[in-house]
Amino acid sequence: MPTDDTIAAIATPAGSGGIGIIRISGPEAENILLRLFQPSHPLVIFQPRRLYHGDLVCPETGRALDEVLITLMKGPHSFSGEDTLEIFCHGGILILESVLSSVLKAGARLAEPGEFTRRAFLHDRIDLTQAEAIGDMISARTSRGLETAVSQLKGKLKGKIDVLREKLIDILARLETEIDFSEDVASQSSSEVSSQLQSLSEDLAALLRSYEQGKIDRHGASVVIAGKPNTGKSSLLNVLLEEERAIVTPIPGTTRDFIEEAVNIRGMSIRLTDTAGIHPTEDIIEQKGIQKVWEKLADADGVILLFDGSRPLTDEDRGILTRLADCRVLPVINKTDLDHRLEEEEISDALQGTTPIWISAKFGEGIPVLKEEISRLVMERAGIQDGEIVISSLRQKMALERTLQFVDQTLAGLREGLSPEFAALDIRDALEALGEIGGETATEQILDRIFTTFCIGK
Ligand SMILES: Nc1nc2c(c(=O)[nH]1)N(C=O)[C@@H](CNc1ccc(C(=O)N[C@@H](CCC(=O)O)C(=O)O)cc1)CN2
Ligand SMILES: Nc1nc2c(ncn2[C@@H]2O[C@H](COP(=O)(O)OP(=O)(O)OP(=O)(O)O)[C@@H](O)[C@H]2O)c(=O)[nH]1
Ligand SMILES: [Mg+2]
Repeated sequence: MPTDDTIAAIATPAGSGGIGIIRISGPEAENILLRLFQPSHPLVIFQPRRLYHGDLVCPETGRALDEVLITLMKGPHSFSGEDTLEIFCHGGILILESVLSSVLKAGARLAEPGEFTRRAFLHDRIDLTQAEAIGDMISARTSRGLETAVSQLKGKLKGKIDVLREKLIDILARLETEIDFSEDVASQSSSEVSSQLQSLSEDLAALLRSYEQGKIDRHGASVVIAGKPNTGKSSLLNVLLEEERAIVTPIPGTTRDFIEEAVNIRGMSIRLTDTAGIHPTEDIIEQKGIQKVWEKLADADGVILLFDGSRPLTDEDRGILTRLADCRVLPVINKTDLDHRLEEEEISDALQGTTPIWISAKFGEGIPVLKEEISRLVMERAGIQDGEIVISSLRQKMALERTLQFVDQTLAGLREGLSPEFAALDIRDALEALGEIGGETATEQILDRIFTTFCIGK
């Protein structure tokens, strides 16, 4: 993909809108403007970053394609860092396509997905964490996901990585001076290097742990509703979704398959799954279904374990409780509108550190408290603290893991008397791995992988 030519694309979504934007970036941007735009007032020059009104004219026919506003931004003072022309058209797909087609004839080529942002990266306007943040902002579906992406675009993660890099460079400098020093100066400094490395290793590990949160912010968390038959699992799903999604009947065994829907709880996207009631059965089909429920429970970020409060605890309930003792379980007792016949102590004893919440799925009682607890369960699972810096892509995570690996390897080596020359080599590897996150040491392949997930025009 050449980087010194001029690219163009429709920057607004396909479909009708009030305004549609054509974006053009590269050295030909100004010439394209001169060829296609007829200002409504005669002009000597176009001043950068001002809006001009006029017609966009097809040079072959002399016909006006649209009445538009345009602005020209001169590099490096533009998003891409290059000369950029933006044409604000009426937002109809035929209008935009005809204007784009004239722009392409006038000297631009169609941009690849993400190519404007890629150029912003290549011109050092943004680093890779910020480029990824732009993609995440556009695809965000929850307020938390959006918040994380915005703070990443503002350079929060970049700043954190820069601090880590400074520390590595400092360590490298110490190791390199040691190479030239006598044994005893070196051994004293070596123990300092070790403690610096130790603290760096902890910083890296803490940042790595934030991946779980980043993942939940972007993709949401999975919460499974489980319990024996007829406790009101499907009723609970419906009340949380605020729609009659699952079939509810008084007959135990109504739900046979998973019913999965996403719901927004406190700015987090939660995928809720209603499941078949767990119970001992001879029926092969049911057995298979229940087996699948157990598998689903093992993968979930959280489990709502539902009991029927109008009946005493049964052996079935106890069996499920024992088997889920080690999962992230929120015990919930349903049908609080009926007479209470269930001893909740037995549940809190089995699930240490939990207190069951009483609700009525049928009448909506206790649902706000339950929502609060669901979000707490999921946030705890991810170790989420508000406002913390998080990593947000698998790519960042893998690069950090390799950095950590080199740091730990150096630490272990130094303990066994590794010479500073070799330790310095490991640290250089760590720096290289860390540099991939911001993109200083990223390959074409990595860039391709990131930018091809973007839309055209971004
Ligand atoms: N019309 C339009 N809206 C847009 C964008 C765009 O490119 N065009 N953006 C693109 O995605 C986003 C905004 N991001 C931008 C980032 C930097 C610059 C820019 O021109 N920066 C210059 C000048 C800054 C200044 O005024 O001081 C610079 O940093 O030198 C423009 C947009 C969202 N809205
Ligand atoms: N009184 C009362 N009845 C409820 C409540 N929640 C559910 N029910 C009733 O309990 C029965 C079973 O409800 P479901 O939601 O189908 O229960 P389930 O756990 O999905 O059942 P299976 O799919 O068979 O495992 C229905 O008759 C519901 O109307 C509640 O809060 N109070
Ligand atoms: Mg059901």
